[in-house]
Amino acid sequence: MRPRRVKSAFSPEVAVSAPPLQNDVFLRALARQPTEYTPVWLMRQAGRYLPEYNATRARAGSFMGLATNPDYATEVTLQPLARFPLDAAILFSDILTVPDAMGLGLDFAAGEGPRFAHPVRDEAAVAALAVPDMARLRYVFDAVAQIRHELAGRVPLIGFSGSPWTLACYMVEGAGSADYRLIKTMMYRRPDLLHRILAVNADAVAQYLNAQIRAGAQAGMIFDSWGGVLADGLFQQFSLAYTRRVLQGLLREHDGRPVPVIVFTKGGGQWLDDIAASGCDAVGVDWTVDLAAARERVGGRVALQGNLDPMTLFGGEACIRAEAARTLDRFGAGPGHVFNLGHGISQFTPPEAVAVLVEAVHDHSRRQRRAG
Ligand SMILES: Cc1c2[nH]c(c1CCC(=O)O)Cc1[nH]c(c(CCC(=O)O)c1C)Cc1[nH]c(c(CCC(=O)O)c1C)Cc1[nH]c(c(C)c1CCC(=O)O)C2
Repeated sequence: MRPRRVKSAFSPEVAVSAPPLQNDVFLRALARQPTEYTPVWLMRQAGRYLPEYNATRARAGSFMGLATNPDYATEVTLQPLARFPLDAAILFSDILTVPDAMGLGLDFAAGEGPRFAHPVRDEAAVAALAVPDMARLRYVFDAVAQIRHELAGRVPLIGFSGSPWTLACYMVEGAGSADYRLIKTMMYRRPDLLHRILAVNADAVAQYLNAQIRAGAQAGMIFDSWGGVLADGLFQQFSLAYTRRVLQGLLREHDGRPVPVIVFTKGGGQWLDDIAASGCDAVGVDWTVDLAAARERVGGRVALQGNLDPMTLFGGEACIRAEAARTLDRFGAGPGHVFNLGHGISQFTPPEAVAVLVEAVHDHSRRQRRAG
């Protein structure tokens, strides 16, 4: 094996001579090529349901202490892979690192969720907003390079970002929101201001994902967690148009290999065709979507990722096995399915339930191939 060089993650001439992938089932499924079984990974697979995550987080002192230290971020990224035979790793970080780098002052108060010290709510704050210098996010790119190194080709590494709209929700609201009153007020009263925020976000997200790709991310995912709160018509204008702008700015190949991109819009089931036509390689869907109908609608254009209700993991072993099989059967045996939850795993999930799920997905999907 050749020695590996890691240089500045955002210098264009970075060369990562990593060992070959031992498990490329996830990447083949995204390319809609046949696979021996259906690959599985879980949104938020590294997180508080794992006692070892909580132990590392306690050592780091805080969530941002974890995320900004590449050694801790690497350790936490690899934790779920040590327990379960998952088919992909996802960078441990958060979507809110980008607005933090814009100077909004991110804070994760214990047990309270994220909060920004300087939300973007008026004309002056919007005018001051700019794409951050990617050097401020260097800790993320360093973590990507280190994770790739320590994965040593076991499974592919997914990089990610929030969508321009979902980031804007946090930037305007200043925290999570139950009704999105502030950002929707801006949307209806001063759409020009919101369009400027979204344009800056789109360019920032494209640069951020490209730097992750150059540092070694082998696939990308855009989390549009709050696209589903928009009215039909406005979703296309204020969320999807800017996700498309990100996709247009992305490196779709790196080191001679394609870099597939997944777009996940929670609550976006009714806009599946629009999302599939956005230029992404795969569409993530939540549990309200029937995968058979979804597959019919997107045809062979994109792969699908999803979509077990995360709360199924509280239903006990027989329920988990039955629901996993039902999800796989709804998609069918054909290529182009990546198994996942329909949203992030709950922090209260028993880790044993995840072991059952991963085994059930692998086992049932192998049987499907044999039967089909
Ligand atoms: C909306 C959103 C956020 N962050 C993210 C989204 C989009 C996905 C989604 O819809 O769930 C994305 C995210 N956040 C995190 C990851 C890590 C990678 C993974 O394992 O999937 C990813 C992909 C770690 C995290 N990000 C956060 C945690 C928990 C923080 C802790 O350890 O205290 C983790 C593991 C904190 C976070 N970060 C965010 C919130 C609302 C919170 C607090 C709520 C919560 O605790 O679940 C913003």
